[in-house]
Amino acid sequence: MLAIGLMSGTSLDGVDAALIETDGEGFVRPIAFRGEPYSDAARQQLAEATALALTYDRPRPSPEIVAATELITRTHSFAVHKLLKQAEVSPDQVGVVGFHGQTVAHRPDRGWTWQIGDGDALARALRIDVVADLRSADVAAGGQGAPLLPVYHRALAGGLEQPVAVLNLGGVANVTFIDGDRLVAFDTGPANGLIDSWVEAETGARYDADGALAAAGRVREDVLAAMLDHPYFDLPAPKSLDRNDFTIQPARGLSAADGAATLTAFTAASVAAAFEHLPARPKRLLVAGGGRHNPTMLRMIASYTGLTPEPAEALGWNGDAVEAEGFAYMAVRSLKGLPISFPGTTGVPEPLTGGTLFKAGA
Ligand SMILES: Nc1ncnc2c1ncn2[C@@H]1O[C@H](COP(=O)(O)OP(=O)(O)OP(=O)(O)O)[C@@H](O)[C@H]1O
Ligand SMILES: CC(=O)N[C@H]1[C@@H]2OC[C@@H](O2)[C@@H](O)[C@@H]1O[C@H](C)C(=O)O
Repeated sequence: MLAIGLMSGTSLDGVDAALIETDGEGFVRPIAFRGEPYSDAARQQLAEATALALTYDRPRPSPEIVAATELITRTHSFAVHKLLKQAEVSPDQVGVVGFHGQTVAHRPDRGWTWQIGDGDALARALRIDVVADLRSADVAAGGQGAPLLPVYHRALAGGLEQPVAVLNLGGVANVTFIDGDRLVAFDTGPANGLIDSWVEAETGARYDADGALAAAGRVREDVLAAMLDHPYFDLPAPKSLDRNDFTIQPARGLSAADGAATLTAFTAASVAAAFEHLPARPKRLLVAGGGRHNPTMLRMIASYTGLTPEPAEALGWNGDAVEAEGFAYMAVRSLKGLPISFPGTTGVPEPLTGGTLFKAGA
């Protein structure tokens, strides 16, 4: 079946849209991908909605959240139109859209995780069935609701010599350990989220392009040690994070370059700490997500883990597309009633399917 996956990640950089052909099991063929960046105004609006949502004790449709939800639905609809045009595919050829939405707050400890986006409106606008709300069933069953990508990582990495690890370096980082059918996965800590916030505050740039600022700085070991002295890193898996569980506060007062270096080292050291919680040392470490474009981050990950991070492209994958492809794959699994989360990935008691189906209608 042809399926589209849509992801708007914690970096708030834009909508990723991927078209794949898949059976939701062992067969996956990526066909097309595009990233549709948000305007500065849209990014600002989403950042404000996210900050507001974090203050709520449970999801509720305040006017700001309703407006942000409309923005998400509209931008995702636009991204699908562009993707279909690029791929020269018509909507009636596509079986399903997997719509992640935008996480505005992630509170599995309180029994909820919140991704905004209107699946029903998107299905009607696109005239394609949509599977949305992919995390809630897992949280309702006692899971973390994240990470969900491991099931797709397993499909991609199935043929490789095992065990193998896949590291996703987005706003937050998550790792998947694959050894045959065995999956162990969790969020390792921040990836680019803190660095982006730091660089924006210090220089006005959106991110540390190619890790140049971090490369020019010195890692402040005292600050790094203080940041690593956090109970999250000792917790056994499963575990997951909200983008705002860590802040740049400990780096305040450092020069722009030293702060960038120290926060980049924090990402790398927290990835290394995560490896302590894996069942075995993986033979390969494959890296997807925006952080793989940052050579300083990759160099530090190599130094802290002793493994050589290989960009997803080493296997012919598109490392920018893996997340969106993964949600297309999960949507197909959802239609088939197949599990998308597992005891080893989210801590859910039994393998569980997820997502809510919104029919395109007549
Ligand atoms: N050339 C580059 N140099 C350094 N960093 C980069 C580069 N390109 C992208 N990035 C980083 O990657 C980030 C985006 O990564 P990605 O799109 O994987 O995150 P996301 O999907 O929003 O997050 P998450 O996976 O947590 O949901 C940017 O915010 C930036 O920090
Ligand atoms: C709640 C939420 O949206 N979490 C994201 C976030 O971004 C990375 C990490 O934290 C991961 O747990 C998850 O996304 C990926 C796509 C996942 O579910 O696998």
